[in-house]
Amino acid sequence: GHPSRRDFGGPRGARPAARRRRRRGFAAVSCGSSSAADERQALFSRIAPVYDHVHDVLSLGQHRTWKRICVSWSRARRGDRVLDLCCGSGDLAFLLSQKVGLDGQQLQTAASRQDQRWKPCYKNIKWIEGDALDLPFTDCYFDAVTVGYGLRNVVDKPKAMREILRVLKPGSRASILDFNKSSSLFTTSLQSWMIDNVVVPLASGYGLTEEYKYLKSSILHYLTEKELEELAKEAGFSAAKHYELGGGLMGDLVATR
Ligand SMILES: C/C(=C\Cc1cc(O)c2ccccc2c1O)CCC[C@H](C)CCC[C@H](C)CCCC(C)C
Ligand SMILES: C[S@@+](CC[C@H](N)C(=O)[O-])C[C@H]1O[C@@H](n2cnc3c(N)ncnc32)[C@H](O)[C@@H]1O
Repeated sequence: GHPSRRDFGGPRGARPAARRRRRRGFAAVSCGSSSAADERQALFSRIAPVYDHVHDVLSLGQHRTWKRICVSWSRARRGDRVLDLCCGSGDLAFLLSQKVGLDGQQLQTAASRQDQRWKPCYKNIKWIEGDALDLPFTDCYFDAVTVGYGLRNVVDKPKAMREILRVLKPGSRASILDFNKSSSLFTTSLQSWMIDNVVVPLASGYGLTEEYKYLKSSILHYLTEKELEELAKEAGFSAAKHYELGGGLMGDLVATR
């Protein structure tokens, strides 16, 4: 369930300007709450035990590079208050906490990983079970938001984008990493071949065939580069640009409020 808004920045509504100075704090949100979202959440709960290992094997560790780029392009800086939305096991949250430092502020998995990590800055992460479509934060609350492979998995992308916009301070950025729905026939064929002949067979070894067949369909139904930029502008972002990564297999949408 959602913590009350009062827990995170008081009653919903624009923060008094005087209090909009660079604040400290850090949050990572995952989960979701609707029947479709519940099904998706159950899917990720089933994957959670092998999630990080599968990614290191399948992407030859490259997913860590793509996540570092996503966090870098969010322009999160020391002392910022930042949000990693759809945090899962917390990869981007941990990277963000290194950016914002000790002064900066998947759930069970992420929290236990937090305990296993030694860097003091990690203690500033709050793991919050909430819905990306109804964020428990007031307006203009964060200096940066990252979404790592989350937008493709939420059930209402326009609503998620409007929520991200709402909680961002004016002039701040969202950096949204995901698979790239490429216009290049070669890239889409390579991506599809990899998923059919590497990803799904390997996942089947973990008894996760259906879960990874969902992965393929989620990419097929995802938005193209131009559609993502339009989605951001329609949500109210003043600027939006999508950049391809990993030879076009992945991409990062950088949107400024
Ligand atoms: C974290 C990544 C993708 C998000 C994601 C991962 C999953 O395991 C899912 C399972 C079920 C449903 C959804 C998801 C999901 O959204 C990216 C890294 C993991 C990828 C599975 C690796 C993909 C590899 C590339 C297709 C090919 C890489 C070629 C080269 C070695 C770089
Ligand atoms: C593919 S995982 C990505 C995890 C992590 N960001 C990463 O980069 O590895 C997608 C995550 O989005 C979460 N998610 C899906 N819909 C959500 C929603 N409406 N609200 C919050 N989290 C959601 C899932 O629970 C899952 O943890």
